[in-house]
Amino acid sequence: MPDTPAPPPAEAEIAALRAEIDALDDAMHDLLMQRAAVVARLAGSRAKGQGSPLRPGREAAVLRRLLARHSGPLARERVVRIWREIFMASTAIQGPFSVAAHAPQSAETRLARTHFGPITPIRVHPTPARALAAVSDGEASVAVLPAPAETDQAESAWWARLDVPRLQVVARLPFIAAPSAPEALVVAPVPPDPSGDDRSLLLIEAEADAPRGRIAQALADAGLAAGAVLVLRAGEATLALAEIEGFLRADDARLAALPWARRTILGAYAAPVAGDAP
Ligand SMILES: C=C(O[C@@H]1C=C(C(=O)O)C=C[C@H]1O)C(=O)O
Repeated sequence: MPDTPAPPPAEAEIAALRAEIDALDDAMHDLLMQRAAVVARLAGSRAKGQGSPLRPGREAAVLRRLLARHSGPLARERVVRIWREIFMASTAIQGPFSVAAHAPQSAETRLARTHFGPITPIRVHPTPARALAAVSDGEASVAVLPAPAETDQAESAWWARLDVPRLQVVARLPFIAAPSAPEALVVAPVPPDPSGDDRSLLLIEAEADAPRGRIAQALADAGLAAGAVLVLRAGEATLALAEIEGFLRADDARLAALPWARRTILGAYAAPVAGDAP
């Protein structure tokens, strides 16, 4: 029998660790196949009804639960990346999915790509109205649009004209908080689903000269905790867009306490989660 020299210790160690990784890959693949089969059962049961299979609130709740139990060398951002792809894979099992984006800063396309994954078709439209029309016409599943900003003019303020409740804001990107980075909103032809820690967008039509301070005070007096309040002077009216803590519903008694009758909930989204400490 020819002598087969023993592999050097370093190579033996690598081979042993890779064998462990191979076994884990098999176990993970088995679980992914099992998960996909459960998703197929969910789709087959038709319990979710017609329309978009996407449930951004449920996705956020799953990610928050996993991040709360997370430990070890795998970065939180990477956990989110891996699960984003799993969510999109299970969405694809339930039906076709595509995105209509309007991306004046191109950041919106990057945010959409990061959130909805590299395989999801994303078409960029020249105006917010065209992106929203693509969703209304059933050409796209969701629209990704620039988040409302204080600098918005009447023309760029797509949120002031959103066809609610047919179209609603269902998510805010990015889900991992990135201070002072551009943000985008996701609009879908379905209502948002609560994630357990949400913020809602409330549009108020006030009188032409309504001061911002009075609007903020009225919200506080009604018991609505508002973050930023954007104000758009639009001819005879002042449009105020407030981000309200919590998942606001149309029958919320606090809304009735506001001094303005024209108020519209544009939708809601999961509060972002913290990323990895720098
Ligand atoms: C499986 C579902 O559909 C989609 C996929 C999800 C998942 O893979 O966990 C979660 C929410 C939905 O976006 C579901 O609604 O639970």
